[in-house]
Amino acid sequence: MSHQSVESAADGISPWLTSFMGLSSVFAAIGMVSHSNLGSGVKLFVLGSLVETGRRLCQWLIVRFRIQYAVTAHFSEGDSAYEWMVLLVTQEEQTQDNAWRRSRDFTVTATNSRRKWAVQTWVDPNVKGHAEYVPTYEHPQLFRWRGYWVEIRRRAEPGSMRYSGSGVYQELQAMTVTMYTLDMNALSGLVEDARARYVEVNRPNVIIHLADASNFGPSLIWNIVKHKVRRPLSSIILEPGVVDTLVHDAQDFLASEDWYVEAGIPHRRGYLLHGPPGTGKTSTIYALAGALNLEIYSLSLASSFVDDAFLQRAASSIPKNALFLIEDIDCAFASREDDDEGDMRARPGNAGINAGDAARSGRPLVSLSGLLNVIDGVGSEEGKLFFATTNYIDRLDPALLRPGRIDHKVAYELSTVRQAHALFLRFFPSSRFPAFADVKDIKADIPADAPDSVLSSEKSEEAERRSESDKSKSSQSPQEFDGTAPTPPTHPPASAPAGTLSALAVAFAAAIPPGEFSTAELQCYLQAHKTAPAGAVAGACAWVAKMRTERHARGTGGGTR
Ligand SMILES: Nc1ncnc2c1ncn2[C@@H]1O[C@H](COP(=O)(O)OP(=O)(O)OP(=O)(O)O)[C@@H](O)[C@H]1O
Repeated sequence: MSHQSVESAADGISPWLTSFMGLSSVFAAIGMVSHSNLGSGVKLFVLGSLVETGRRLCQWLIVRFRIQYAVTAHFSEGDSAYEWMVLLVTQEEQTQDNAWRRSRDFTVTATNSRRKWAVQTWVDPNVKGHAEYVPTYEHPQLFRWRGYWVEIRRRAEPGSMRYSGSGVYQELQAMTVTMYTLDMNALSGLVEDARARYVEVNRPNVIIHLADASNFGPSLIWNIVKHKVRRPLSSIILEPGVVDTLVHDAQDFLASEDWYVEAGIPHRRGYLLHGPPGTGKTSTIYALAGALNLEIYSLSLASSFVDDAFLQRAASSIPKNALFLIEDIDCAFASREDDDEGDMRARPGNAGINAGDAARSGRPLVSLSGLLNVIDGVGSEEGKLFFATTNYIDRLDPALLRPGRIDHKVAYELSTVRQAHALFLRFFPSSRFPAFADVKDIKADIPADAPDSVLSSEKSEEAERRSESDKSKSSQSPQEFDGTAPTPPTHPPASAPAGTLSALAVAFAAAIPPGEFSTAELQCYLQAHKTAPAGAVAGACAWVAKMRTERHARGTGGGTR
């Protein structure tokens, strides 16, 4: 509960009591003035005074009662605990007949997240809603939770605003939860229950927090929350062992906090995934976070609002056991050529650059020392997995890459024969294409640890020859490209029945020159043929030729770099 303070408190009186106070005073005053009969006026005055005294007594008693018998906690929008509580309240209000359903005043917005402070049962339950109905009033609401009375109140957080798109800023919300109990543990029970529900509801998702500087407020760095459907690790197609090694390493790190403490080693671990665009770096991180139940806090150093101070604040507000991701970490710094031109910004020890100059030149505002400080300096937080991605590892300063900062590097490559083969089978599973299924699906699932020879033995001589010639073409520079297309696969491999998915997968892999296209590019091609596996194979060579011609025209080499 980082942003909510807990206190025994009496924060105000019930609204009806306030109204009543006003009325009783007015009532007494009118009596004094308007009645010519002084005796009646005195009586009314005495009556009014009694009412007022009674009101104050009630107020005092409520205050005393709250101090004695209530525990109050405050939650601020922008903090994860606020999200947990929103979900709990929403679920409770759906199961209990409480006052939220009686609200007649809502802010209605198109559904843009899975989080709802909404009254779904208030609308016709048979109608699938596409909007969120957020009660606008701020009166306290009561509900029962495990036998405790819990009062919830929402209010706008003064002085903090959130950018909600289309040029609109909204005041941030804060929530006050009061539990009528003497038991302090009840509050932590409530918060833990809220968290458990949040984890459960989001089990099919990976939660990604994005930093945003268009918000301003004390806790407003990671205010944009996205939910992505969790991706199985098995859907990441890399060379055998790469994903497993990464997962085991991260699991081991998370499970050995005590060991780190005893050994006097800071409990943090840094990973760098590097390689051409579209080879699966980000996908691996998302799948890994899903498998390990970690929330991702993702930041791009290229964002115009990210400077050393912002980076420091952002890193220090990430909770423990989360995954801190910096994408395209090379974007933080000027290239070496820029350095040569006199930019000393990216050198260790440089505390930063002139922010105004940098902003004017449209260049990033983060210094290397600022970044190093966040990764392993005094500003670094422990208990976190730090991930960085880059397309250009050679542009990174060696200081950034040293162990302790980056402990584990994974190189991503343009698609190999094996990856093209596996991708094809992922796109065309025999369950969806029974007409193409093998009698016995022997080769549809080549074991991950099988040597490449298993796959290559499946290739026809023709495919083998073509693959070799394509390989040599792929190493040509774009200028050397002669414009010829690879030869299309003419017959299926000997050991797989012709026309089966196994045979088609091998033929497809043979048609794709290894090390020339990213998995993303192959994925894009296969998507266009997602209902026609044989068509995908038949068109593969023409596609390769087209891509080469396009690259030649653009003057770029392999991949999408
Ligand atoms: N190795 C892979 N396995 C499975 N899917 C992949 C792989 N590589 C790329 N893809 C697919 O390609 C798309 C882009 O992948 P991703 O964003 O992970 O690449 P990246 O290496 O992070 O690229 P960039 O460097 O541009 O950020 C995703 O839809 C992903 O599903």
